[in-house]
Amino acid sequence: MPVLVYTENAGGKFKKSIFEVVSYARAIADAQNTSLTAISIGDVSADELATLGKYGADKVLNVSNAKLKSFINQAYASVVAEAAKSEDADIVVLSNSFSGRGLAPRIGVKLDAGVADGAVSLPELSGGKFSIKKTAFSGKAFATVELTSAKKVIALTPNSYKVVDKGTSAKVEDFTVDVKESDFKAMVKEIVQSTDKVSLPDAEIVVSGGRGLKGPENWGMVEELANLLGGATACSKPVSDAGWRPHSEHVGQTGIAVSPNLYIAIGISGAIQHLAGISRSKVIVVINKDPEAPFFKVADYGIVGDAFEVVPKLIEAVKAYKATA
Ligand SMILES: Cc1cc2nc3c(=O)[nH]c(=O)nc-3n(C[C@H](O)[C@H](O)[C@H](O)COP(=O)(O)OP(=O)(O)OC[C@H]3O[C@@H](n4cnc5c(N)ncnc54)[C@H](O)[C@@H]3O)c2cc1C
Repeated sequence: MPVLVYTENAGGKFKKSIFEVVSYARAIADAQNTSLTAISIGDVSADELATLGKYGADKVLNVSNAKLKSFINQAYASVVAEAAKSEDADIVVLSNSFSGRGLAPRIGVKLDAGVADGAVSLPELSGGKFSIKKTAFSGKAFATVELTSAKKVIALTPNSYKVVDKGTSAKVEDFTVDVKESDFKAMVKEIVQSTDKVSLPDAEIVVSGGRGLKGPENWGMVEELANLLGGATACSKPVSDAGWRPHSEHVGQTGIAVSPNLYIAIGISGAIQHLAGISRSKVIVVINKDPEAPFFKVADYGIVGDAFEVVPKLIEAVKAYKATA
């Protein structure tokens, strides 16, 4: 019984988080001594589909259907569940991305499966038990859950598992499913892209500002640093509440949870509600003029200083580094 991994695409391309999830699903398949089938929905080129083989997929099911051009939770969940049934897969793996968070419970219902969303480690298999570590309480804690059902759905938190290039290849097959009208209770009519900047949930580098920046007129240096590093900008809740920045940039318990390789917090105190959204960051750099700021307790690197002096110097240093690199 193969493991099935759902591989979402963005504009026909797979992101790094998908290569992570395929690598992770491969490791699960190896532990179960079975094969790995990937499923892709939408317009993705044969070359792009074939890249999934590099990370361990043995086979890729390609679903290309005009009705599935836009992401619809119910319809996509039905397709993935049908693929799981047709492949006789007991374990379905997907990314705990924005769409993955909507899909995992729906697939769970369709397969009568236990769901571990926000998984951060490989399952532990001992004494016939299948346990998995996952985030809990909006990212403020970790929980270990045991999936006792025969079928299992696992949604992997981005940046929790490394990409493993196996150098292998996959065969690509078309997979046709009869999509039911009842799965289209809500239809996407139009998508207007509000920005062409790096999307925050997917960003590998995030430069974030808090109330310490005093006002929206001071965000130029935050944006400049983010652009130089190829990252996204973010902010604390009071900043977006005050209208200094859009709500789409608000990170934390009531905002977006990010999991970048590098999170730079400028003039943010580090309240627990903010930390809930950034705890999956690999490296945290904090710039704050108050040495007692709680954020320093979770920082990998801390700079005690005035953001208006430190950030311009950081920008110059990055520019100088890039000029020589
Ligand atoms: C139910 C609930 C949910 C919440 N959800 C969220 C959430 O999702 N996300 C979130 O962010 N907050 C959330 N909050 C709010 C949270 O509790 C904090 O109030 C908020 O995170 C503080 O934002 P801040 O750090 O930008 O501002 P402040 O707490 O005002 O901190 C500003 C920091 O900037 C530093 N500073 C000032 N001037 C400078 C300077 N020149 N250079 C360097 N540093 C400077 C100060 O030392 C201070 O540490 C929530 C609160 C509640 C009650």
